[in-house]
Amino acid sequence: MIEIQHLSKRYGPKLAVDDVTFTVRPGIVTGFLGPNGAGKSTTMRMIMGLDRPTSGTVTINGAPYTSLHDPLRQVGALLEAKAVHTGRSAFNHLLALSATHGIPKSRVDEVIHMTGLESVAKRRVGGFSLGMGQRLGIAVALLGDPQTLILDEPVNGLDPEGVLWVRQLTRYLASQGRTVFLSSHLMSEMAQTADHVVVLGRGKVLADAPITDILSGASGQRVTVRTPTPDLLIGAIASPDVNVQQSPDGSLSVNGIAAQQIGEAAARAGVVLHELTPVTASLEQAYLELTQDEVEYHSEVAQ
Ligand SMILES: Nc1ncnc2c1ncn2[C@@H]1O[C@H](COP(=O)(O)OP(=O)(O)OP(=O)(O)O)[C@@H](O)[C@H]1O
Repeated sequence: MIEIQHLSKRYGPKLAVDDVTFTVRPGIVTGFLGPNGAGKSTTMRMIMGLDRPTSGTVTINGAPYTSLHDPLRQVGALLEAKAVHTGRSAFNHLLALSATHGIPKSRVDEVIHMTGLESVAKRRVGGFSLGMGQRLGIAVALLGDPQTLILDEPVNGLDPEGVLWVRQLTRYLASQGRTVFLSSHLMSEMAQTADHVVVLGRGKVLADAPITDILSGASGQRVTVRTPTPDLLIGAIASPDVNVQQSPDGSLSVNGIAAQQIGEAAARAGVVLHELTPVTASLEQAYLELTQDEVEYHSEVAQ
């Protein structure tokens, strides 16, 4: 369990993390989402005791990282791709880490196997691709068989097979009751991985909810309706809370009333319906709605 309370971090005039409070629970995958510059990495570095908070507290299983006994066995983290830039082989890098932390050599073989690095384990880490570097970073995070995993943009640089592998691995680790916290700036990546998401924008928590709640909260309630007599239907459902827009293809997009009530109103008015579909926002859309005012750098849109 990671508990973050009123956490802030200021870099000169820049408030990178602004009074952030949330809890990362065990047994589920928690996604940490936000546009570039939102403050995700800064928050993760503070969790790992690598940056000192300006104010607030962070604990892992009840204690700050720096006072954890045997931290590698309690928390595994991947914080920066290719942080390891060495002439050592992946195997020797893992072996050196295990030796200094009292971890048996057999665990090195295990994590090499888990991360699919067998064929390159004897190669110099300095020559690794971004994807191989990510796999090695994840191998390091897993080395101590930790209860808590913190992965900053773990699928960065991975091919589709690698992305799927991270998804399966993180879900498996969570199913074992571990605390799994991973960041991304892409909602689509989280859609099939995370159970719960914390969304950050300009250092502030914009949402902290199960992924299904984020979806249903987006765009209000919208229903697509097709009928040969749109005017009759609009009359039947008219109310100050209901907004209806007609698309060029003739379908109606209705906000502010549930599909069931539309169907009932149509039946009462004798209106024939050809389609009645509640529209769920895509995760990407939900995420954009949440963060649209909070991105640090907007792209220029060509007119
Ligand atoms: N060491 C630092 N000194 C000054 N400003 C910093 C420092 N580290 C981060 N920042 C600033 O703090 C803000 C948050 O950065 P952070 O890297 O935590 O965001 P992020 O959500 O991880 O984004 P990204 O996905 O781009 O890494 C940014 O505006 C960044 O420029």
